[in-house]
Amino acid sequence: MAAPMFRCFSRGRWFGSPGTSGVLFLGLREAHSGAQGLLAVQKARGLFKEFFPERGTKIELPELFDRGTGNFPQTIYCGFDPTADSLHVGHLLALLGLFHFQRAGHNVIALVGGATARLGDPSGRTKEREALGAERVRSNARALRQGLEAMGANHQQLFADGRPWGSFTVLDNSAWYQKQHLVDFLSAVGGHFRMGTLLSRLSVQTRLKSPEGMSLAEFFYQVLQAYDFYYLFQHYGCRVQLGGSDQLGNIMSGYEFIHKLTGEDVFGITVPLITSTTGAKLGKSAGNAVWLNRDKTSPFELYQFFVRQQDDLVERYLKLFTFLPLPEIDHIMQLHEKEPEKRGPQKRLAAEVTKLVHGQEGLASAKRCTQALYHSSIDALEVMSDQELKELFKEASFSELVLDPGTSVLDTCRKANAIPDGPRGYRMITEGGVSINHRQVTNPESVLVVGQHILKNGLSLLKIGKRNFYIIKWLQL
Ligand SMILES: Nc1ncnc2c1ncn2[C@@H]1O[C@H](COP(=O)(O)OP(=O)(O)OP(=O)(O)O)[C@@H](O)[C@H]1O
Ligand SMILES: N[C@@H](Cc1ccc(O)cc1)C(=O)O
Repeated sequence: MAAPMFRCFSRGRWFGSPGTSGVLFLGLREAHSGAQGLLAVQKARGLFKEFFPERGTKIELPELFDRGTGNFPQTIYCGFDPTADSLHVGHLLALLGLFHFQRAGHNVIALVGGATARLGDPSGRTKEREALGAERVRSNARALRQGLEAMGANHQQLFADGRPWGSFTVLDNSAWYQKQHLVDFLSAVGGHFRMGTLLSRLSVQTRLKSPEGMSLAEFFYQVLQAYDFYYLFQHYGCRVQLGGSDQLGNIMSGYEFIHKLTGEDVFGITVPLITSTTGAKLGKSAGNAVWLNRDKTSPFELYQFFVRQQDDLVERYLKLFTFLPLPEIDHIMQLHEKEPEKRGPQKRLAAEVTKLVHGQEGLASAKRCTQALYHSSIDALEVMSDQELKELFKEASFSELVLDPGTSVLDTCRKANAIPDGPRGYRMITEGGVSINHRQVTNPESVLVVGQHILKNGLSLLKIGKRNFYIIKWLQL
């Protein structure tokens, strides 16, 4: 096997790096002068971070995606382990990477790791993952598959404008491991891996040095991921694996395995890791995941997550998380400089992502909830579905109350536990701190009126101060 070159290129300089080897850091355009198109564009957007290996023995990475070279179309894959019952915003970036290839006419595969999730990837982790039972992994895998297929369909239906794109396929690696006999697998595959190389991976080194060490199952993980790449290469002609930058070691194992067995060139591309404001990787392990499954994070919450992004991040996120062309993003940012209070880029970012993840109806729902909660829209509140109301209730506290004759504003606030007992609570109303259905109520003794304080759908929205919302559902109206 010809060894890949183990150097890093950045802004025209080479860096040798002992732990990671042979990685080309976004210097692709310079390194392959004249390389244009998809990789250069995604490099400019900041979506593609590292490329591995720097050079193939027979073919160079940029040539793979060139319509003129006879290599067209390619197949590219990215794996997602079902260690939870939903994808999260961090995964979205890798998925967007796949979608960009699909838009350029290539075929893409989103691989659910129904088998790999049972072992748990040690990459980027200081502790072993909690072991998941077979049934839990199966049901998580079903949920992930549904989420991926729904996003693939939204992408095709809402963003394609009738353009012919490559295919989007969802597979599960349990399909090929289910049929594998352990001894056959070890004897056929195990002999091609060298212990020294496997042990040298950063993920392995980190875990071996940790107090609890590393289990054989975790250690074996990279072999399965390498075999997946080989399987997809053999059966689907897949030459490129995409993943977060924590996946580089596993991708290298795949490269080495395939190259050794077939002499063919395959490649890895990584996307940057999305972090929270504290610098922690956004995801389930850090406990800060923003989920893509509606039951866990509603379209409204997802929308608000992006609306809340700070000015210094929003341009980067527009480039990473949307398909908007760069000149359009520049234009949006220019308008923003003139009217920053409108939060135009944040709203556009939120709308584009919500549409991709939850479809047109999810976006409409996110906007309705935003209108109802933050923009005093009674019309929006009155037409909300039960599901939307439940999603809103996650943001606001919810009470079901019986409407006794003569129920006053004060009674309502007290029963909903929205104001303190005694004169302080009373004063909060008289001093103008309370509104019902977005209208200020200053008389604590006023009796509730249906149609004004109580909406057609039997709801009242109580607001205390600027941000504390209480939703009341009146029973026996
Ligand atoms: N915050 C993130 N930013 C960019 N890519 C991410 C992020 N989180 C996960 N990914 C990528 O998504 C793919 C699937 O990851 P996986 O399902 O294993 O999640 P994970 O890395 O285990 O997340 P977690 O650490 O939250 O458990 C990988 O390529 C991974 O690198
Ligand atoms: N190891 C990846 C998921 C994955 C699973 C199987 C693969 O073949 C590829 C990627 C992760 O944990 O993020």
